[in-house]
Amino acid sequence: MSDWPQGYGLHILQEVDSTLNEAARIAPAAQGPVWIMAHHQTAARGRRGRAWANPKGNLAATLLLRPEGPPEQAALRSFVAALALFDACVAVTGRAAGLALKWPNDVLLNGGKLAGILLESTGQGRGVSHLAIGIGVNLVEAPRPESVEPGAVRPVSLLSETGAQVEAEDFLTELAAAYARYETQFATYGFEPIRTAWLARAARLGEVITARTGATETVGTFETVDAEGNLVLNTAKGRVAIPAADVYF
Ligand SMILES: O=C(O)CCCC[C@@H]1SC[C@@H]2NC(=O)N[C@@H]21
Repeated sequence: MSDWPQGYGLHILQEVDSTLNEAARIAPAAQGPVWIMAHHQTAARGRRGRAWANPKGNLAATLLLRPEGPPEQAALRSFVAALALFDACVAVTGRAAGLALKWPNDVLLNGGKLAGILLESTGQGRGVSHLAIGIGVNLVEAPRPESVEPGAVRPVSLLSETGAQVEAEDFLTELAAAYARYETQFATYGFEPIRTAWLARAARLGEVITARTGATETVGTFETVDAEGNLVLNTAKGRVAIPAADVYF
């Protein structure tokens, strides 16, 4: 088991509306990075305003940071967090088989969605005063397949796919340790090694996928993720770099 990373605070709550809301509440007084974990969230949210199911035993956590640099740079931490999630899954199960990262920031296991990440930030002008990285992992229970949108990846849990029974606190310790390692790499060398590591774990690279943003749908071969974190698709009309979308396989 990893040690808790130096310099990172930890708040564990029995119940909260959302660890992202809690991060916003404590942000003004926070001195350094803080992980906030809750055993139960009453109003958990996912990407694009969707609700996030949060059964007991799953991991619900948010990392609150005060990042240096412009918003685009801060947003690249979704890739840092995805890599850390991947490593934490390997640490608790002892295997990488079946794990993959789905752009922009889901973790897949055996083709199903195991974990999701939601970034929220506050700031003025070109600055980001706080960044909150909300992370949900289906450790013991996945939402019912009917509860997700048609075409979305089916949800899975770590328990159902691997038989591993992992306490949320133990998973968070591995996640926090892995995050701290990647954050140091990101701060020292920038996005390039993160991008390379992310691509090495990417789901459906080189395959035809669909990116949907509102009513706009782009179909193309998943070529790469560029230096800004955009999804790059090779389409019938040429190369397209997409900054934000839902991806369908
Ligand atoms: O839609 C997604 O894939 C992102 C899900 C993020 C869920 C986590 S659970 C902890 C944190 N608190 C929330 O309300 N949401 C995030």
